[in-house]
Amino acid sequence: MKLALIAHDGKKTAMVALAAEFLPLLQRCQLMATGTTGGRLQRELGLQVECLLSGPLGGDLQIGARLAVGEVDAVIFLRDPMTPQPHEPDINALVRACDVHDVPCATNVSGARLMLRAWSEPGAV
Ligand SMILES: O=C(CO)COP(=O)(O)O
Repeated sequence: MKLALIAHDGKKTAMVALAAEFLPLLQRCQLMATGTTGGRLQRELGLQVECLLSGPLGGDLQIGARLAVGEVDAVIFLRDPMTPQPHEPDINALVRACDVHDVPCATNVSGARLMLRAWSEPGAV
């Protein structure tokens, strides 16, 4: 399972907590993340994560490009709906790419939990 993990600053602690909750599953996945999110997951949970560029510097677009060629199976993107982002067009492009290519994309913790629980079933990943 190739999983992309992305969180805006206001959601990074929630992302780390979510990843801790599903640690055994995530340890079996091939993980990629935008730079700062990935750094926290590596440092705080010891996960192996391929860190791409930070979101505002093009990380969302890198994940979108990989997704478009079949290199991403699912995305967890914890967006902060209360804070304007300078790279809003990149964020929209990534979510659009998920819809274009029918790649599952959870944009909040509850949706992400449903996704990760389904993949925690024996034989799912
Ligand atoms: O801005 C982001 C996603 O749009 C996240 O990027 P970072 O993980 O580098 O903070």
